[in-house]
Amino acid sequence: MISVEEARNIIHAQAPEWGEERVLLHESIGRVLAQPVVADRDFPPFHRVTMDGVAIRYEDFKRGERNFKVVGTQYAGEESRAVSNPGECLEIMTGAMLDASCDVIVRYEDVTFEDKSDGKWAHISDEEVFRFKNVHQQGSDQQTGEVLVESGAQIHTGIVAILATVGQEQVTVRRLPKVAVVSTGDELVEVGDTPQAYQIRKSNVTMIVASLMRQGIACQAFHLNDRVEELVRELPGLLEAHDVLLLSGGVSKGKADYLPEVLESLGVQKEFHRVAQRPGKPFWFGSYGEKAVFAFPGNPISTLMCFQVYCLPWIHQQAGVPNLGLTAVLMENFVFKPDLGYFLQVSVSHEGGQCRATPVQGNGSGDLATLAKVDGFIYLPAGQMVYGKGDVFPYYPLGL
Ligand SMILES: Nc1nc2c(c(=O)[nH]1)N[C@H]1C(S)=C(S)[C@@H](COP(=O)(O)OP(=O)(O)OC[C@H]3O[C@@H](n4cnc5c(N)ncnc54)[C@H](O)[C@@H]3O)O[C@H]1N2
Ligand code: MOO
Ligand SMILES: [Mg+2]
Repeated sequence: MISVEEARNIIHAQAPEWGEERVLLHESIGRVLAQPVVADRDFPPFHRVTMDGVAIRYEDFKRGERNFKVVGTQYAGEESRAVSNPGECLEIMTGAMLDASCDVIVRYEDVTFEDKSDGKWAHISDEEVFRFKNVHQQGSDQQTGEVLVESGAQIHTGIVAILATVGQEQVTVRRLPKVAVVSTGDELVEVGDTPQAYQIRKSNVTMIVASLMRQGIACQAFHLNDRVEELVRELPGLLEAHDVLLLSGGVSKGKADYLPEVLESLGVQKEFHRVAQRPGKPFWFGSYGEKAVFAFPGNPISTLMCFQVYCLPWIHQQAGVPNLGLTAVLMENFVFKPDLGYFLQVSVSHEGGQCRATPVQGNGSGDLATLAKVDGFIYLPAGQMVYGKGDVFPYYPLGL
């Protein structure tokens, strides 16, 4: 049996090339850029007015001029208007393009207007005037051709704004895998069905599909009964059509636990079977060329833990998504005697800049009702019996 760390290393050594794809900008958050984002224009693209007020020439102000004749008004979205003579000004709005004939904006707060027989005049009371005051100068942030976002960055809300500004309605991102999520077991019925006394509804595949869909990972649920012929008949097609196969159930020691044998007979290379951990000891993992096969132990908490702890971080790493490396502080002493890595179900609170984890007592890996109180798992490594209050452990939140 291998350790948790060895299992993780073996999984992460599987490094398929999933390529790239184009996605709509609106659907790009969380995806990883497979292209740099380049400025198609200067940022800002023109001398952008930053305060509503009047546009004057610094030269006039320096000469001692404080009264300016208003020769027009310019709004954002209009072509720039010039002042032609010394001592003239324009009323101008935030976001407007400043003409080369002006170089200072005086805020309305620092201007008083007077209507005279020869027109409207502006008196300026701002004494701290300098060239390009209240002007966001063209190209002062970035210039045309500069790389604004490097390839490999994960797209967040702010990067969407940058992509929109440079006119990318679609964006090239790292492709995510196409995943088949397969429940196995004769006792399972659909979520919408009424089970017989000896049946249960399919919770495992449902939670996995929901989690993958939330992350924009294309997936489809399938079901196979505990029959060798059915497994042998259906699995090759599923392997061909997908990048990753996630199976739940059928990997332990029971008389209907055929998966390890069948997968090997189909040419899937067993990378490991059984990990020194609780829950999820019977976890099986294999490879088929570039494809990965995760066969999770069927108990709901085991499937959930193995999916969250091993599978999702691996998909993220392959897709270039940074690993958050979260940790949590254990809030009470916890005793676990077997020499196994333990994934402890916890509830967490965030206080004083810390993520604080309190153990949640459940009835083992079949007790999924307890998940209502659980926020995630913390990983207590093998090789000790008492895990101390105040110690910090890796934390795997649910729901990502
Ligand atoms: N003699 C031994 N028996 C068992 C061992 C062992 O080491 N020796 N390991 C136990 C552990 S630990 C686990 S975990 C389970 C793993 O079982 P399998 O992977 O073979 O899964 P199944 O036998 O098919 O089912 C187990 C359990 O999980 C329920 N299940 C399965 N799929 C789903 C699903 N999609 N949704 C909801 N629930 C599901 C299934 O009904 C069973 O109750 O083996 C122990 N036995
Ligand atoms: O190891 Mo099993 O996965 O506890 O139920
Ligand atoms: Mg079994």
